[in-house]
Amino acid sequence: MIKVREETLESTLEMAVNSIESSESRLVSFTKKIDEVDALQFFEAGKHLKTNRSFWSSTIDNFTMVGLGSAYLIADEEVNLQTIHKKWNALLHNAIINNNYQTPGTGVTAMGGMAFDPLKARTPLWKKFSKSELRIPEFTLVQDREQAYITYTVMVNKVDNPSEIARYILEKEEILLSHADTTLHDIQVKAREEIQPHQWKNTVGKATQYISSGKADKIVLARELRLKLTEEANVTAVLASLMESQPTSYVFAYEQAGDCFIGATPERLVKVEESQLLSTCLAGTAPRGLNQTEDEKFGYQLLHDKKNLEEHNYVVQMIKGSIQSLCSSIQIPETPVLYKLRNLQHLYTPVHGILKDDYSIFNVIEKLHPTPALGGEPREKAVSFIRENELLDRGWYGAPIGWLDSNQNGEFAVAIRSGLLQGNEASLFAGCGVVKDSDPEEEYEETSLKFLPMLTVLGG
Ligand SMILES: C=C(O[C@H]1C=CC=C(C(=O)O)[C@@H]1O)C(=O)O
Ligand SMILES: [Mg+2]
Repeated sequence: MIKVREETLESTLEMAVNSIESSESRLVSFTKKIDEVDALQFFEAGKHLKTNRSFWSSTIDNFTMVGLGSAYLIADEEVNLQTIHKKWNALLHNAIINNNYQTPGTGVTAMGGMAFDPLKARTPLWKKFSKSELRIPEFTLVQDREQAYITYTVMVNKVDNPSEIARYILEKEEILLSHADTTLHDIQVKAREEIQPHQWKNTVGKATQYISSGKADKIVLARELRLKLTEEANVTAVLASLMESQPTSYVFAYEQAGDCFIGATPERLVKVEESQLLSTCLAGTAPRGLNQTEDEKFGYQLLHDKKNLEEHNYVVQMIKGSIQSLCSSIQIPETPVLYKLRNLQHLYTPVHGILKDDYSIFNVIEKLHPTPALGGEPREKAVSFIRENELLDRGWYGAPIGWLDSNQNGEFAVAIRSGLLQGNEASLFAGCGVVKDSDPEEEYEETSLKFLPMLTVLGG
């Protein structure tokens, strides 16, 4: 990676083009600080570029990232994180980076996600999504509390004209930073179809038998709710509603040729900021009460419920065991606390570690995905059970989604409480941890609650 300190975008591009010797191409990025902007407006204005957009917001940290277009794609029909990691490193090795800031999300940045299980056959539902993808946007906006930055990234080669490229970028920037008209549609759900509810409960029964016979300890099973909407949902409006209704979640969107995977997940998989590593154990669920007394009662019961504590503990033990070799120290509290969302509450245990020098966020994702909050325990047994018995193509649901940058920062969440928007239709996904004491009816109710965050913002 070549770090440069050129004054302007054009001089950076000029330097880059001049540095190219043969037929190779090089990634060039230029970061500048800008006045605070509304990230959702920027996302909406991105429609003018007629390319794929991506959105990430860690509402709790007041950190938002918007990616528009694609300067480079690392897409794979496998989810081999080592290969992706190598490609990312190779790309950065040759990149020319002009970035005077330390803020996470500046410099070369990628946003992406992957399929929950690359071995599960893909159905037409997810046909627009590859098994894994890291997209290096042409325009990346980062809003970190009150500070805003924009990074342009382009691939250049020897014959490119730096001033032409600079002109193109600055013209586009003007459009992106000018006020966009968001037409707020009042969409409604016209029809909904729960996909095979009866069979799903049978599969839960089958999983509990499998567990009782000692073949596994926990298996997470998910199901789908298919919606017809009165009109096509405006992604910006859906994001705005999610940010308002789920302020303690990660709000994300990833567009792919007209389809959009979108959600508000409370579950962090991993955050790396320099050598600091954070992860989250989130499993075990109860509804919110209608008033404070009832809410506290449900919370108290959840904290003392054997079945939910068991669901939770598998996640804690697995995360602890998985990151041990990657960290020089790990801190995990002994007992979970409650994590409250608008429609439900969870058992929550935070994980803090110091990542050893030789490891990056890729190594952590590789170790952690899928945790027993989405797969089960033991992992291989649970994932094969899901592959063979679940009535759903999970696609990117339940898998890591997030971003990383050229300064070893990044964050990935587990893509739950999510849905796939397809024109005026949508599929929502929700799952639950099945253990030996699981009751199919209760698990069914639990998944119904987990549809609510997405269902509500779609007018259902
Ligand atoms: C699989 C989902 O939730 C997981 C995360 C938190 C609590 C869970 C539970 O209590 O079953 C699930 O493991 C989902 O929301 O689709
Ligand atoms: Mg549960």
